Amino acid sequence: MSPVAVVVGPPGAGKTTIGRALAAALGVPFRDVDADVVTAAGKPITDIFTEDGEEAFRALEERAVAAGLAEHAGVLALGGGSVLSAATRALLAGHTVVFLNVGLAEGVRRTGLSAARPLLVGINPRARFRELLEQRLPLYREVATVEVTTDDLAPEEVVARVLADLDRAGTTNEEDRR
Ligand SMILES: Nc1ncnc2c1ncn2[C@@H]1O[C@H](COP(=O)(O)OP(=O)(O)O)[C@@H](O)[C@H]1O
Ligand SMILES: O=C(O)C1=C[C@@H](OP(=O)(O)O)[C@@H](O)[C@H](O)C1
Ligand SMILES: [Mg+2]
Repeated sequence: MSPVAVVVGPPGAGKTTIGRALAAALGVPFRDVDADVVTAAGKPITDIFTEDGEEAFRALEERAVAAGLAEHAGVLALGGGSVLSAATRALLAGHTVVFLNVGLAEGVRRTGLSAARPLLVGINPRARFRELLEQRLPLYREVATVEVTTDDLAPEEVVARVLADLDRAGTTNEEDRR
């Protein structure tokens, strides 16, 4: 069993929002690695970062991604930093991976009001977001089979674009949906 589609991209790209809507459109279940990590740790992501550190979070995340890839037959949304793991990137080979992209200004705008992303809480979230994009863009592109830039699109337009691109790539036929 393997996901119909795996969704990657920076924070605020819409992995959770679009992933859930994409799953609904395809009639398959949705699963979010961040939620799996919270369940495994028994506490929110912010508490994992502050009490146990980022390294501990990344270890839980790596395990949750591997489990999701092995067990989940629907749409699987990863956390924004999942692709930092070389082991995870290797596991993604051969999967249908949708890279939802978002630029600096819109990414900061979408994540700005939330304190739920510990990496972006601090004196200069914009500089942090820029660094994060610079470091990760090549990694998202390394694993992606489809890329959609979401800055100027409403969520339903992003879903439509992803579905069209997946159809073009021949990856959402009936057999895959079963
Ligand atoms: N295409 C979009 N247009 C406008 N807002 C969006 C879009 N996609 C997501 N959002 C909003 O941005 C925020 C972050 O979305 P989320 O799905 O949590 O992103 P991610 O899981 O990639 O971090 C949410 O408030 C969501 O409603
Ligand atoms: O970019 C990151 O390193 C992170 C992104 C978050 O997920 P979203 O990308 O869904 O916000 C979450 O996994 C954690 O706060 C770390
Ligand atoms: Mg998310």
